[in-house]
Amino acid sequence: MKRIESEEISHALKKQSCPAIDVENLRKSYKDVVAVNGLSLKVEPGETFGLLGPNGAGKSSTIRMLVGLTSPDSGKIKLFDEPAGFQTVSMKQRIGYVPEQHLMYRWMTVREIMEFVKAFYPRWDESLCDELIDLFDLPFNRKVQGLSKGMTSKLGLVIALSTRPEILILDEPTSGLDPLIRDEFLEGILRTQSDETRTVLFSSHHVDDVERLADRIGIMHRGQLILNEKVERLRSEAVQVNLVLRDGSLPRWRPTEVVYEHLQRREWTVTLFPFREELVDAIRSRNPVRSVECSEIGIEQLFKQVIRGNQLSENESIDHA
Ligand SMILES: Nc1ncnc2c1ncn2[C@@H]1O[C@H](COP(=O)(O)OP(=O)(O)OP(=O)(O)O)[C@@H](O)[C@H]1O
Repeated sequence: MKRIESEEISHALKKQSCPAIDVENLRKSYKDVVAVNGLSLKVEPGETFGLLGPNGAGKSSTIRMLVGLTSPDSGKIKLFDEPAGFQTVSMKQRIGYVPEQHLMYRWMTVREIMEFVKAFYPRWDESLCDELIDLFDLPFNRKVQGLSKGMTSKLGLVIALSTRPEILILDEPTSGLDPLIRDEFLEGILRTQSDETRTVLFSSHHVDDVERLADRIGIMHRGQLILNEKVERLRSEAVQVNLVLRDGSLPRWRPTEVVYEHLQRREWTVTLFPFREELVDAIRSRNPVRSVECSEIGIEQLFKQVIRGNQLSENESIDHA
């Protein structure tokens, strides 16, 4: 049986009582560009958190602050209840990071890279490493510079997973990979997730990848987290309501649950999250409505509409200013 170190016991106890990742009011600007604008976020131990957001939303900046590659202007980051940024070696050994652009010694072979990294990680899992190399069909004796983009991404994941991190952070890990390699990549993450209580935070533009892996999804826009919800709720409680208004009339009232709306002549479409039947009754009774039809929308559609809704309300507030 594996010997349990006292340090591991204290980590395990701490893990039960506090969020694995705890971010409070984080801000980061690059000169006059505000990349992260007051972001707060908690990820519970064992939870997989998917960060979605359009280009430039601030996902990579957030991740780079989480792993200590850049420092915030203000705000707090705690990993396992310890302040991040001044990470000790033992803290770094508990965190796996897969960046979008892999930085590896290109002259080393796959085998040499493994041997090199292994020396820094006492929890390195040799048999998991072999299993993943097999699963991904990675050529042990080929130099990193001779690997394709997909192979390099898979190698980055093998390294991160073999260190048996308690927190795994991935920045757009499947970007630029073909659908088959993306599937293999996700399979690699899922395979090691099922038997561990690992906390995972990853960013992506692929809504279906996020939906497949994540327990909870956060939508980022202009440096802020504008939605943070469990995947099941996003799947089941996002509803589009198509209404036809009476001739010559306009909408008069809408509930705060409207995340997006569109009006074209008499056709008024509203997206509600979270959905409740009573909201439709209220919309019907307080507006000049002729007919109503509801349909569930998927997470991809909700994501697009939440972003569009946010852009519209920002433009309106600029217009009214
Ligand atoms: N090193 C930097 N110097 C200057 N501006 C930066 C730097 N890094 C990021 N930015 C700016 O900060 C904003 C947020 O960028 P960030 O890369 O965090 O977003 P993202 O959501 O990861 O985008 P993408 O999905 O396109 O990768 C953008 O406007 C970007 O141009």
